[in-house]
Amino acid sequence: MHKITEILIKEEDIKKKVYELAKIIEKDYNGEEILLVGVLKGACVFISDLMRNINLDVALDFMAVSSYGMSTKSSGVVKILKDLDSEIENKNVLIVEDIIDTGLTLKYLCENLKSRKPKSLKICTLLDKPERRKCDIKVDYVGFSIPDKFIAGYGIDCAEKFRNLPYIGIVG
Ligand SMILES: O=P(O)(O)OC[C@H]1O[C@H](OP(=O)(O)OP(=O)(O)O)[C@H](O)[C@@H]1O
Ligand SMILES: Nc1nc2[nH]cnc2c(=O)[nH]1
Repeated sequence: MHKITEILIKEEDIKKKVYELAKIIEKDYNGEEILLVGVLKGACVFISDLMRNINLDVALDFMAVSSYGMSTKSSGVVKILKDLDSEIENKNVLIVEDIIDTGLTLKYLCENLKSRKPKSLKICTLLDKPERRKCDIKVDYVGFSIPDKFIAGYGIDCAEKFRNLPYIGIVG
């Protein structure tokens, strides 16, 4: 049975960081409208908190993807399970992720969304595991860089458990 063995990032530190990220985003977009694209399911908690701290016109959409192939997570083959509801041509699209690991999911998503001709396309992630990167992607906003430990909480699951935890913990 998996358990949280240690708290990696406390609730209050997440709250502070989400507010800081929102203010940087607000400044960068300088009055322009943003379409936030959350990557389900892990980003659901982060995007809800982030959007409520961004004082700009914000629209919301979601995508769900799954990686599949020989070794599920590392093949780089991504299948769209749920596509966007809206057109993104000429919009400022900000992809909101919970965690970037190999980067393969985002590499695929970025290429896919770029082909739809948005006005701009940026990436915001709460967590980044740079040690695990398998491809080169430019991440515009990062909350926390974390070590290569398996974590869960704040929307992120371990076999669908722990998404409801208000902090991020290490799974043992
Ligand atoms: O950088 P990568 O190695 O591609 O991995 C990152 C992806 O993995 C996680 O999703 P997961 O497949 O666990 O789905 P979930 O968010 O629905 O739990 C996370 O939310 C990212 O989308
Ligand atoms: N739940 C979970 N999913 C991940 N995907 C990539 N890294 C992680 C992690 O540490 N925890």
